[in-house]
Amino acid sequence: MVEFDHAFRQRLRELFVWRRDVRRFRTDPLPVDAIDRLIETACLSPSVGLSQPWRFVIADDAVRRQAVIDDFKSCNADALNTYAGERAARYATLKLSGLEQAPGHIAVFADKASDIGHGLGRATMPETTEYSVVAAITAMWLAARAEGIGLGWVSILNPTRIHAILDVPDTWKFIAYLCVGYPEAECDRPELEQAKWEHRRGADEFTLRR
Ligand SMILES: Cc1cc2c(cc1C)N(C[C@H](O)[C@H](O)[C@H](O)COP(=O)(O)O)c1[nH]c(=O)[nH]c(=O)c1N2
Repeated sequence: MVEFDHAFRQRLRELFVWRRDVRRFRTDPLPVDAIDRLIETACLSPSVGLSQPWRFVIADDAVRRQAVIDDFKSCNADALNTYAGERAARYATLKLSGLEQAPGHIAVFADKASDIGHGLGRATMPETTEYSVVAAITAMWLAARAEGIGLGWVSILNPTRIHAILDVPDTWKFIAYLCVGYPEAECDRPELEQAKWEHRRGADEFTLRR
């Protein structure tokens, strides 16, 4: 039986504490096999009915990447317009993607039409397909950090546009666009906390007992 000792659990806890959403990347390339390795680890994640609905699109093409960057700029400008006053001023200072610097771009989709898993667990809750994909992204996030690689989730994008830019099947639902690369710096606090946008709250705020 595989056992994990106290020292391992402490290190694992540190991995959780030091995992960050990274927006500031160094531009030096990742090892050639890094992205494949992260995807391989992500595929060990739990999924409803063992459906493995995650679909990864490694975006290397410069034209497609630029189109994603342009979409981000447009969506981010729209997002800024939804705020007013001091909140808008603060939003304008935030760096909310590392798309232009990150050496790796991975779009992640959920295949809503796949037969894998034979529908188990999805009948009453079809959204468990998307939940499974998010579980895989979380695993990838932690696995990346364990090898010193940063990952940044970008959702300030138009899913329909991303679909067209990457030319993927209609049955795939866009879940996430991930920037991957070496972070400029490490930190144990979220960047949005450092920027005074929001602060991390403790578990007691989110836990009910019945
Ligand atoms: C579903 C989803 C979507 C997004 C994010 C996360 C998740 C889970 N996050 C990252 C988010 O801001 C970050 O996780 C929190 O601020 C907490 O920081 P740490 O991840 O702990 O560093 C994020 N960050 C960002 O700069 N631009 C974005 O578009 C998004 N979108």
